[in-house]
Amino acid sequence: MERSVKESVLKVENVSKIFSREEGSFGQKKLVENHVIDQVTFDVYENEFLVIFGPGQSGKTTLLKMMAGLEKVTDGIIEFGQKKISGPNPQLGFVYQSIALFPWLTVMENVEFGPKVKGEGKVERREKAQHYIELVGLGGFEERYPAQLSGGMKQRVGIARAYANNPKILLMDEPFGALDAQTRYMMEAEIQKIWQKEKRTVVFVTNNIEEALFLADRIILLTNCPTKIKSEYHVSLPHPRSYVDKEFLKLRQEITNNMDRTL
Ligand SMILES: Nc1ncnc2c1ncn2[C@@H]1O[C@H](COP(=O)(O)OP(=O)(O)OP(=O)(O)O)[C@@H](O)[C@H]1O
Repeated sequence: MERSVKESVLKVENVSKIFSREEGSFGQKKLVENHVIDQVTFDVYENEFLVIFGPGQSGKTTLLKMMAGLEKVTDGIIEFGQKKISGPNPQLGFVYQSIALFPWLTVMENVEFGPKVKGEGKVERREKAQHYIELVGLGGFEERYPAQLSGGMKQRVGIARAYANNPKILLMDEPFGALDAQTRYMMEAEIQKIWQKEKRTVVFVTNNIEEALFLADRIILLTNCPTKIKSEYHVSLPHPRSYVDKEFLKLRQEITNNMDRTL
């Protein structure tokens, strides 16, 4: 039988992060350090749905931002395509919790913004934007403005916009964290469907265990700060998953028991 070898697309090697700031008044200044990430090492594999899960304030966003080149590492190295990440890279698409859509642009214009900046022709970028607008279920809403959309719809536009930039990896920072519970469930199902239809490498940060288990191929569980990797879980439950499936609940319990508590 042929063995499938997983291809690593991004490497995090011995990465640490310390935030430092000066405190005190003139003459009595001292350096205060906050050691957030402590020698974390892992690979991200092509087309996997990797979830980074951990307690609140465990440095998940900081880790994701370093992977996107939006935050500098203090120590260690992050490599993408065998090159050290030293700044933002259009191949690494970042999706924020509060999607910052351009309020003066329509859904279509928001989604085609990236390709337009890259210099793609009008016909080509419109076709591409239309494809992703339909992929996220917003066909018919192309001419709406962000103010005319619900929270869930705005997130869909954000996802379509990230896809339209054609990144190699989508880095999602709690993209559904600001949504109400019902919309959040719907968006979790939706992002899975989108990912099944158009596979991309996704790194998804959450502090919601149900969300992590619903979505992930693999979960990296972080400890409290200074953060290390506590465990790694391969989740092979078939999709679409059920939050009340016996195996789902068993794994949920196992991970919860293994998780550090926050105050
Ligand atoms: N720019 C910054 N300057 C100083 N400290 C920071 C900065 N960004 C984050 N931190 C600190 O790093 C720690 C981890 O924050 P981070 O937002 O990465 O955690 P998180 O796990 O994503 O949190 P949450 O689950 O609550 O969203 C916190 O103590 C935070 O105060």
